[in-house]
Amino acid sequence: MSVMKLAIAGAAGRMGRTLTRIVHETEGCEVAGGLEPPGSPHLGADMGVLAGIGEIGATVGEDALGLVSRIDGVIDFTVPAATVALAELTAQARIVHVIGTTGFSADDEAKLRAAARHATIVKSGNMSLGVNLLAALVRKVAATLDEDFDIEIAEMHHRHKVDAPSGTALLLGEAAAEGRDIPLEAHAVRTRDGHTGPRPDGAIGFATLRGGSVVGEHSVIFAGEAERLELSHKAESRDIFARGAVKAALWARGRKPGLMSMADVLGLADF
Ligand SMILES: NC(=O)C1=CN([C@@H]2O[C@H](COP(=O)(O)OP(=O)(O)OC[C@H]3O[C@@H](n4cnc5c(N)ncnc54)[C@H](OP(=O)(O)O)[C@@H]3O)[C@@H](O)[C@H]2O)C=CC1
Ligand SMILES: O=C(O)C1=N[C@H](C(=O)O)C[C@H](O)C1
Repeated sequence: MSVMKLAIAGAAGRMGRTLTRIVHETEGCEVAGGLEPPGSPHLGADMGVLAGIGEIGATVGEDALGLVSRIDGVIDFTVPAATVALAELTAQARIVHVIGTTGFSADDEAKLRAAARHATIVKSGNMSLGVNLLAALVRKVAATLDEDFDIEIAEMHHRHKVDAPSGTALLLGEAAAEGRDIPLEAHAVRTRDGHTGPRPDGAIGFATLRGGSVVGEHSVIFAGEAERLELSHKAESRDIFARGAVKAALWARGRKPGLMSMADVLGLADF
């Protein structure tokens, strides 16, 4: 098969720069161009220079429509509004769209599901192998322990992160809720402040920490009477997310349109 031409949306961002380097060094794919919003100071820049690997001859642009017509797929770690707009274009072009962006509203999620009728979308709040394995373990533990064990999810990220709880925390919350066979929306306690009253039975709680340069840390705590089980993942580099996203793009190539997850890519859906 020919080399997969991949564009990177959010090419000048923390993940975008990491993705340029990982795509460039991965066999079977190449960096075909990048996207940043109109007015970005990075428009026209060589993506390799931004990524710290020297010139690669692929540049950052703002013309998403023109770009999708000449690529096989796009890897997108941007902001929800940009991802939803780009999904309309990847649907029109019927190409692969790997979505790492987090912080979507319910309305955004519905639009992405609609786009997935024509685009081949792989979307996950965390593209790393470790977190997706952790989610599978959380589902099993939540199914095994009854409601006497309270579930709390704690996360810490760098000071620049703009959404909370993190996409990963929500993914882990979904896994816990699936294990308990309950809807997460009805049981999630996303913030606590003031006189909250006692913890509701069956709640899945979230705690958010932000500071410094932390790449991403998550713990799922099962707290029972006189014993506590904690399952944790610590990301030490953004490379793990970028490698997962590239794996997803290569996996999705040639597949039918639909909305898939990293668990599908990694074969963990029935774990
Ligand atoms: N699923 C996963 O495994 C992971 C997900 N993430 C998620 O990825 C997203 C990005 O994270 P991070 O790289 O740290 O954030 P950054 O802010 O560093 O990067 C986002 C980039 O997207 C750009 N952007 C904004 N709007 C558009 C647009 N319309 N078109 C093209 N580019 C646009 C921004 O430009 P500007 O700054 O000029 O607005 C910025 O360069 C977040 O939602 C984060 O939670 C992060 C790591 C792993
Ligand atoms: O914004 C980040 O940095 C990260 N975002 C993702 C999330 O919201 O969970 C994944 C990772 O933890 C890093």
